[in-house]
Amino acid sequence: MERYKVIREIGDGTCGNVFRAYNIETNEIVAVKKMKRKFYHWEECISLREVKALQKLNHPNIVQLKEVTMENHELFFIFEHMDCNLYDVIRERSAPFSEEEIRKFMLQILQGLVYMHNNGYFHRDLKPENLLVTNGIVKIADFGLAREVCSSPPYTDYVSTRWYRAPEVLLQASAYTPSIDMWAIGAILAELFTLSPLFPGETETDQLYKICAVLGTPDHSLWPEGMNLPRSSSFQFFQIPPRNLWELIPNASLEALDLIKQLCSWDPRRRPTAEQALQHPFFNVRKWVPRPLQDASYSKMNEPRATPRLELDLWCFGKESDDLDLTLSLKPSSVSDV
Ligand SMILES: Nc1ncnc2c1ncn2[C@@H]1O[C@H](COP(=O)(O)OP(=O)(O)OP(=O)(O)O)[C@@H](O)[C@H]1O
Repeated sequence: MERYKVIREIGDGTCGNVFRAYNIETNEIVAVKKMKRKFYHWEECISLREVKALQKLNHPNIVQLKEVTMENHELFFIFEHMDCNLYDVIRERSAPFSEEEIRKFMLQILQGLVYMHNNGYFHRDLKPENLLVTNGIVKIADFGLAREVCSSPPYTDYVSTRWYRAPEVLLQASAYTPSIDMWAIGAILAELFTLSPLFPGETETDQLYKICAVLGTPDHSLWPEGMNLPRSSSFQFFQIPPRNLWELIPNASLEALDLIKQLCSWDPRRRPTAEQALQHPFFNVRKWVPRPLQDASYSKMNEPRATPRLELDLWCFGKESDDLDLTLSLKPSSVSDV
């Protein structure tokens, strides 16, 4: 570690303290994460094989792990340095992000996730603090490490940040899939619109309550397996009807609301994969360019509230060139417009 000189502390996480530092040989600025607990053997605390795999992961939207070193029973991860995290970016915003800005963030996060999931890893603790930002570039951080160093087997004990925790984790399912990351992505997408968390539970029970208060109480038709999860039997589901998402996130387009709804499905099998999410019409909305409209459609559009309600299957948009024109002409990018 004598190659690195610490500049200042930049993060204090559950597992480690993060420092901005520079490599005195190359002058490169890096982030050094010093794990809080002591380590006595590599094998005791971490699967070296997995760390090596992590070092191999190379994607523009995943923070690069450059080096792992152990010194005096202390474990250090050396990462590429990023300017700030998405939590800080959200907190410092006084005005909402535009949908275009949100789309750019989400595209990058999902591209990183596709790569990660295709390589057999899933994050399990996606949250704005773990999405690092430099000049509009977003990178997923802290991936995979938490499981190795924070918990001991069985890994189902692992506790991710409550607000972004999928219901199957809250209900103590015995195994998780990458769809827990997709739930978190849905919650983060909603938060990018409103600048406040969608499910800000104060306890685990309150977390489930907050989810029910938005999605409505799940039942067998919505999530058959969920009814049999260990905690479900002892857990009194709150009987609450679903809210209209557009009331909660009024500045989101229909496409965005549809994507959030799909990502935050009670049933993990109904959530789109990262790859499928990237195919969602939310990412296909072209820049809205006003264009001269033909007489008939023009006069119709000028009638008060005469615009067709776009309660169509959003997946159909873009398939036909006419659909696309309709989308562009009507600019269905804000529910309040419809
Ligand atoms: N590569 C980096 N560049 C700049 N800042 C970083 C970097 N990695 C981490 N940080 C900062 O340090 C904070 C904590 O880092 P990290 O999430 O890796 O620690 P942690 O102990 O795993 O935290 P937790 O488990 O509580 O999420 C991040 O939210 C971020 O602000």
